[in-house]
Amino acid sequence: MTDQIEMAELHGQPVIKLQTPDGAVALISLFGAQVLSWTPAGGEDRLYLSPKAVFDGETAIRGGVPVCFPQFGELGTLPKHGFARKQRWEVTNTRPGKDFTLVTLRLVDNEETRALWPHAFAAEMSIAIGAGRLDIEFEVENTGDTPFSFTAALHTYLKVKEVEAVRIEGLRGLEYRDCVDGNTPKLEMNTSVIIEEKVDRIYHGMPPALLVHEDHRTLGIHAENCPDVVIWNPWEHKCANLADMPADGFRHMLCVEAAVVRQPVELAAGESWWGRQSLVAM
Ligand SMILES: O=P(O)(O)OC[C@H]1O[C@H](O)[C@H](O)[C@@H](O)[C@@H]1O
Repeated sequence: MTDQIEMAELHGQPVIKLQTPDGAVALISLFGAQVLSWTPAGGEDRLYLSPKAVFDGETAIRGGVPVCFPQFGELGTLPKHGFARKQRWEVTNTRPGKDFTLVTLRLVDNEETRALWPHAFAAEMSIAIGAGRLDIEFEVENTGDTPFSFTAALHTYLKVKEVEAVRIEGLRGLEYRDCVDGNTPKLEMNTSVIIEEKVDRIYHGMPPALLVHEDHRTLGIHAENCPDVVIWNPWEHKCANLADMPADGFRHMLCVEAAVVRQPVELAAGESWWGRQSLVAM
């Protein structure tokens, strides 16, 4: 490990801390290969981590960037959002650069994953920070001799000052499935999407960039190979029913998730797939 990359603990769980020479910092939990915190150089943390998140090495951690794999949500027979967010990943590579710092974590099938999903795979999560950006690349390889398919998401919890003051730009013209309205297909007509009630939508055809505006700052979100984008805020009632969220937590978070959901990824033996989400502080 170096000055830019060190092992640490957060609430008793092992995390890896990345820093860049100009002062950007990220914390990544080995449990779930989950980015828990990302502070661009000279800025504030841009990821929401619930103050009531559970750190017991078994429960999914509420906040940061959980990975949903090999199933998004309840769109299949596996536990919700699959198992990758509840597995311990191994650090396989670290790279400190002049203006970036990178770590790669790896998860391969094991007895527990095979009991749920009978496939041989190797997954890699590469997380890099630069002065004002966070890049997360998720790669999956079929290491077995039969094909499999999966859905996935980088379930990013953005930290916002007040969710009702947020405007999301870039979704206009996209079809979406409205999960709070019986999965009805709809068309986004708004140039700026605002959040003032429970929202759970899967938009299809992720544009090259989304902008999340707040009064005092903007975040750019760029995804590659992730054709869907999920927007989620539980709002007051659902939030009150989430044991690992404070009652007003929904006001300070917004999930914008780079996803591959409508059309599952099909991988033949030996094939691999990757998807990436980049956040750029503006
Ligand atoms: O509570 P979790 O299992 O982490 O899921 C949290 C949320 O994830 C996604 O955004 C889904 O679209 C929501 O329907 C779900 O409630």
